[in-house]
Parts: sequence; structure tokens; C-alpha cells
Amino acid sequence: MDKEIVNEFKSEWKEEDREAVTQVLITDNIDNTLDINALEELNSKEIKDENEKNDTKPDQKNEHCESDTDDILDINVLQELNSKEIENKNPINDTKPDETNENSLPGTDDILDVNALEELNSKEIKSKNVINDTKPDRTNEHSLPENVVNEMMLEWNGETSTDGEKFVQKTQHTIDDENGPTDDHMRVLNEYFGHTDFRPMQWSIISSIIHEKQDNCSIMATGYGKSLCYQFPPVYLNGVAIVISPLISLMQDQVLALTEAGIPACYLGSANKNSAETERQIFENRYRLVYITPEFVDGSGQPLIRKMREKLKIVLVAVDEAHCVSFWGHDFRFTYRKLQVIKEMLPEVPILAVTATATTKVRDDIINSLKLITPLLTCSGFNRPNLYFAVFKKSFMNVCDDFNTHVMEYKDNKWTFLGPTIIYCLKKKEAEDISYKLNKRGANTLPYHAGLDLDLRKSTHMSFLKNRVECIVATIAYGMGIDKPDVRNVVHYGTSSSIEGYYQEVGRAGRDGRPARCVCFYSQEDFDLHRYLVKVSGGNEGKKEKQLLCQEKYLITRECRRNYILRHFNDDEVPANQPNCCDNCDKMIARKLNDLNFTQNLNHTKPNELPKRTKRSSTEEIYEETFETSRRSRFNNHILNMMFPEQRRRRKLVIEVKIDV
Ligand SMILES: Nc1ncnc2c1ncn2[C@@H]1O[C@H](COP(=O)(O)OP(=O)(O)OP(=O)(O)O)[C@@H](O)[C@H]1O
Repeated sequence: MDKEIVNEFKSEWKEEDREAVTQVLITDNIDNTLDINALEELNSKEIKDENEKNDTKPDQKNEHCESDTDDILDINVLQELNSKEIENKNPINDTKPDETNENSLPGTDDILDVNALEELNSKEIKSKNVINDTKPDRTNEHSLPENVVNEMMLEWNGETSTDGEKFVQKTQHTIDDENGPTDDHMRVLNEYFGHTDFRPMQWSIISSIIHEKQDNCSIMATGYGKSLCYQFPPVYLNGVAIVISPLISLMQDQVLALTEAGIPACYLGSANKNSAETERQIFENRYRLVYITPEFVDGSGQPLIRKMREKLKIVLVAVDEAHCVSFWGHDFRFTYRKLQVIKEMLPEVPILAVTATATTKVRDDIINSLKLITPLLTCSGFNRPNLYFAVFKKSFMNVCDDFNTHVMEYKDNKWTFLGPTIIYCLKKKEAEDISYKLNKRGANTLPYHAGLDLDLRKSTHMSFLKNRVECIVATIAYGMGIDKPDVRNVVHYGTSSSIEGYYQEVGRAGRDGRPARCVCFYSQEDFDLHRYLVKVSGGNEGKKEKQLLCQEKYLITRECRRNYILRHFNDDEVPANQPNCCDNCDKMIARKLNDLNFTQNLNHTKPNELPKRTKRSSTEEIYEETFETSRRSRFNNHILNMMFPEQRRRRKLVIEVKIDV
């Protein structure tokens, strides 16, 4: 063929190809990001934010403000500004008066306020034991295979900042017979902790601590079992572990559970009314675990830690909720930043930093800030395969209608949740209102927020743990440390201010490994409120705004929500458009089924024949079985749902039962 003709042919083909590609891209675009306007708006905001980024360098002065801001924003202002009462000061305040002055933080008080709010739920040893007895199904473990994790570890190493690089060792841990737990390890695990096996990451971490005294930075999904990683080494080695924990409630909870399990543990700080006696007992080597707050390390605790080094065998220092170290994390706490003093005081003791939510940037920051030396990096993966994600706009007709349509069932003449449920609201008053309204419709709920009496909060929490109440309507005061294994729904009525915060909150769902739903209802007003609070609270607006934008994008995205979250945490994505993943994947599957149906009808139908009614109804049946309704009737159904929510829910129940079978 003539060369010119070939070239012409080629260029024509290219043109066609380009057109086809453009078509695909446009279609994809429509599929994945239908709310283009909203996204564009977000992007332009992000560009603006990017410009502000330079202003967001962690400088100590700002960090102080930041700490204030965080706490006010997330805990008190959100919940309390609305009810205009800022009186909930914590009676159990771990901050020494001089420390408070030093920081001069309203935020410090706020942190502790939250502590107390949540804390006094503690002392539920029994329920904790029930939880400890729950053995999640190994097949459902929220973990990635070891080789994938190793790959991730290598990837991280590649991604670390220049500062971080010098600390990072390319460590590959595989559990083989030689390095695996011995009978003695298994005996201690079973005898003291009641578990029959280590989860893969747990053993890697524990092994590196007890055999190599290596520093660790571990990111484990919520409910994976971080506590065991720092509780096992001191028990096995008959030494002492110092655990730094952000909340007094968490410390009290763990100390009580450990004591019940026959592992001596204590906590120090102002919450301990008998600290002199406790200190005496510590030096009698009575305790395997000593819990302290970061404020204690920064203040009066240093001489004690030095003395412990001289007199006792300290085998580990664990920094729990280590993301609080990082300015880039969602819960930055200034005193965490000062924990680098530990490496100076105890250079030979391995440090284990653990958290459930940390991006690459945060991980780097943790490693650098705590001065970890060649730490072993481990990550269980952020994916929680048993969680289903869905997002809806608030309808504003009646909050109960939103819940009735999407998260409740009509059973035995009343509305009920499908399993234990936590509903998060932004304001205390809202928590009370919603609880009241739901109860009026026959549901069995209780409110929980910082404004309630401590005893009442404690009894509310106990009622939930014991399944005497099916749903807690709470502010985020009901958060960290809630380890009820069978929470089936975590509902947000009002969005969180960051992906990290949201993922931590939904982490309360499905800790037993069984399916659970994470549903978020949002409105523009939620963002307005968050933005307003960012503004009035000062501090680093750029960072806050960026976190809010990420959350906003999560809510409006048309792509797989699970993948959106995983990408946010630099985790490997999972195949999209799978069932039981998220509402967007369901929609995408439905669309594909519909298209398949249409194409099949075209292929099997002679040109002069109309598609057969029988054929069409059979595919619709499949569609209906899977997605409750056909796309065509979706709109009609929507109207009907609004008018007759009760009937619609009955129908859904039948279909869900069918699918389960
Ligand atoms: N090896 C194991 N085998 C069986 N169950 C385990 C094991 N390790 C931990 N668990 C259980 O997993 C549950 C969660 O553990 P833990 O409270 O340590 O989680 P976590 O990672 O700290 O979660 P979060 O960050 O959400 O608080 C607990 O009920 C615990 O008893």
C-alpha cells in the first residue's frame, strides 16, 4: 500500500480512537462524578487551600492554638456552643494547675472535659469481658495478607519524607515456623488474654519488641487488637510497660479489664486519688502495666520515669492513639508533641506507637516526632470489609422519616433498628431531640452527651452494652474506647469534620467481624457550621478546611466510598462495584445490570420484534431481588416511600431476608 495512504489511514484511525476515548471519558465522568458542579466548586476551594498550605507549617505557637481549636471545634463548640453552656468542666482533670497555665489553653480543659465525659463509663468490667471473649472469625479478619503488608511497608519506605527516611528500615517480617510464637507464648496468650491465636500483625510487632527491642510504628484498623501488642510483652517478659493514653476513661477501662484478667495494672495522674500508694506499689514491682497521660510525662512524671528506669525492668513504652502526635492528624494534641523526651530518658527501651488512622504524612510525623529509631512499620490495612457505607442528604421533613426510610424496620407495630445502633449528632440538644422523637415512634433509645450527669452517662453506656437499649443518640463524646462488638449501625446525622474523624467514629461498628452499616445524613448547613467554627476558633484554618473538603468530597462522590477512604489513607484500593460495599457500588451494579438487560434484549431480538415481556420481567426480577426496585420505577418508589414509608420497609425486609438466604 502507498505510504501516504497508510499514514492517512493511521491518522483517521487515531482520530476515531480519540473520539471513542473521549466518549468513554465523558461516560466515566458522568458515572463517577455526577455532581460535577459540586466537585468543581470543591476543587476550586482546594486550589485556594493549596495556596494557603504554606501558611500551615507547624509552628509551636500555632500548635498551641491548634490544640485549642481542635478541642473546641470537635467537642465543646460543636456540642456546646449551641446550647450556650460551657460549664462542663471535668472534675477528673489530669492536668496539673501549672500545666494548664503553661499552655493557657481553654483546649486543655476541653480535652479533659471530654475525658471525663467519656470516662466515667468505665468500670464495666463485665461487659469488657464479654467483649474480650468474642473471637472474631479469622476469615473475616480485617487484615491484608502478610506479603501485601510487606509490600505496603516497602511502599511506605519509598514514600517517606527525607527526614523520615533515616529512621525507616526496610523490614520484612514473615511468620514462619522458626520465628512464630512458641508454646510458651501461646500459653501466656491463652491464660492471660483468653485468645487462641495471635493476629498476624500482632505477632510481628510483639516478636520485634520481645526479641529485637525494636521501635514500632503500627497502624491497625479499628478493632484489630492494638492493646494486645503492648499488653503481651510485659506479661510475657515479667517486666513493666508504660502506656501513654490520651483519655482517662481508656486508661481506667483497660486497667479494670486487665485486673479482672489477672494482669496487675495501674494508672497515675490526678484521676488516681491514691497516687502515693500506687507509686510505692510500682516500685515493689507489683504492676505489669502503668498507664499515664502525656501531660503526666511532660510534667511531674519525669522523675518517676527516671526512677523506674533505675529500679525496674521497663520492657516497653507504648504511645496509644499516636496520631495525636501529628499536627497533620485530626486530633492533634500539643503535649503529645513533647513525648520525644521519652527516647532521651529511656534510650534502650523500645517504643511502640499505635493508631487506627494515619496518613503517610502523619506516620512520618509520628516517627520523626517520637524519634523512633529504625522502626518496624506495620499496617493491618485500613479496609474493614464488613462495613457497608451509605450517604443520604437530610430530607428536613422529619428526622425520623430519614431513619425510617434508610436505617430502621417496622416490626411488631413499631419502628426499630436492625441491631445495636449509635447515632452521632453535632449538637447536644439535637441528640436529646432525636432520641425523644424516635422513642415517640416506639424505638428504644437514650441520649448521651457531655451535658448529662456522669452517673447517667455511665448507666446509659451500661444499658447499651447490656442490650437493654437498642440505640444511643450521642455527640462525639461517646467515641473512643467503646468496644461493644455487635454494633450493627453507626449513623451520623450531620457530617464529621474530617475523614479521619469519621472513620474513627464508624470504627465502633461491626467489631465482631459481622456485617454492619455506616450511614451518614448530611446537609449544607453542617458544612456551614463546621466552617463557621473553624473561623471563630482561629488556629490553622487551611488544614481544617482541607480536612473538611476531603469529607465533603466523600459525601458527594459517585465512586466507591470504600476506595475513596482507602485512597485517603494511601491504602491499596479494592475492586469496585462489589455487592455489600457501598451505596455507590450498588447503584453502579444496578446500572450495569440494566444496561446488560438492554443489550441482551437487543441481541436476542429480531429487528422487527419488540423485546418480549417475559424476558424483560425475568431480568427485572433479578434486579428487584438484588436492589429492591427497578431503575424505571425508582423515582415512583421514591415518591411512594415518602408517602408510605411503612409499607416500603416491610417490602425491603422480605427482600433482604431473601438475599440473606
Ligand atoms: N488475637 C486475638 N484473638 C481474638 N480476639 C482478639 C485478639 N486480639 C484482640 N482481640 C479482641 O479484639 C477486640 C478489639 O481489641 P482492641 O480493643 O485492642 O482493639 P483496638 O485495635 O484498640 O481498636 P480501637 O482502635 O477501635 O479501639 C477486643 O475485644 C479484643 O479482645
